Formats: sequence, C-alpha cells, structure tokens
Amino acid sequence: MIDSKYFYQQAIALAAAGEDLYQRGWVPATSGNFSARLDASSAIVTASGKHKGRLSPTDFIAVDLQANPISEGKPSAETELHTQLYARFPEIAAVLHCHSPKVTVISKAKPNTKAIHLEDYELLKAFDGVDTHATRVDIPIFDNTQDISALAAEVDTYLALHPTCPAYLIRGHGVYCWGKDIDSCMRNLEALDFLIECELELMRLAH
Ligand SMILES: CSCCC(=O)C(=O)COP(=O)(O)O
Ligand SMILES: [Zn+2]
Repeated sequence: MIDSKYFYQQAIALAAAGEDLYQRGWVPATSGNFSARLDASSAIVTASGKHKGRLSPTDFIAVDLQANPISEGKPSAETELHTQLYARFPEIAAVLHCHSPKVTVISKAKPNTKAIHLEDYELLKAFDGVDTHATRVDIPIFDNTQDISALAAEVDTYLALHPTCPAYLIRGHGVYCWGKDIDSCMRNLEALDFLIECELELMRLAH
C-alpha cells in the first residue's frame, strides 16, 4: 500500500532538487533522473523523458525494488540503476542521476581509466562516513551501454566489493550519486562536482 502523503512530499522535494540541478546545468535537455525511497520495498522515480527542471508530483512513478512500476505511468529508462542501490544499501533514501558537464568530460578525458582517485582533499569529508582529508575515495567509471540490466549487474558486482563508494560515473553519460536523504545526496553531488573540477584543473596544469 502506497503512502500517498509521503509520495507527494518526496515528489515535491525531488522536484525542487531538479529545479536546482537544472539551474546548475547538470540535467540539460530532459537528461537525468531522480528517486526517493518510500519504504523498505519501494521508491518513487521520475517518469521517463520529462524535463527534470520543471517536474510536478504527477511526473513521479512508484516502483518496487525490482524496478517494476506499482503506480500509473512509465518510469525512467534507468530505473534499475536506482532500485539496485535501495536494495543494496538499506540506509539510503535518495538517488540522483545527472549529466553534469564536468563528470561527463572527465569520464571521456581518461578513456582507459576505471576509476578516479580523490585523495587529500578537505572536501572529501562532505561524503558520509569520511572524517579526514587523509584518505582516498575512488569513484568508478563504467562504460556506457543501452543495456541497463547489464550495467546494473556490473555496478552491483563493484558495490558488493566497495560498499563505501558514494557515487559512480558512466563514461560519456553522467553520474549516479546517493545518500541517506535528498539533502545528503545533493551535498554528495555538489562535493563530487567540486572535486572533479579540481582534478580537471590539475590535469590542465599538468599539460
Ligand atoms: C536525453 S537524455 C538520455 C536518457 C538519459 O540518459 C537520462 O538520464 C534520462 O532518461 P529518462 O528515461 O530517465 O528520462
Ligand atoms: Zn542518463
């Protein structure tokens, strides 16, 4: 049974996040998708093909954690990439996927690289569970594919071995980021964008 009041509250909060992300230029041209957990076995996710900066509560679909819709409408084509995170990490309650320019550029700038190593940055402490700059956080990069189930399986294998990973990139596509609630997820995403900007600047200076 779907708690329609909670559905509505979470949809409003995700729509506000979408407006913010669109203003930043991180979800251009209907790209990106967002979700929030409803309970232990369901979540809401954006409907496929919507403009993510102008969402209303009717642009969200409830899905189970196997990515099957349990309310009317067509959920995001990438729903499985959201539900797999809720299934793997019971403590998370929000997932944001963006096509931000910096993450897209860095994923293509290093074509044979499987992960970005973020090390010795104070802002690493923005990620849940990190309490010192003197650490390394790896952000894996998966090759893009239109086979979302295959990608979900690849991501799941990685996350089983790296449970503290806060986000991943899809090459030439974008970023998936998660958190214990929508605000935490936004903070993680903002921190990641800053850290990737630093890495891109370091790459420029090295040339
Ligand atoms: C026009 S962006 C191509 C699809 C995509 O990568 C995306 O994030 C949006 O897909 P959705 O089905 O969630 O609208
Ligand atoms: Zn996408």
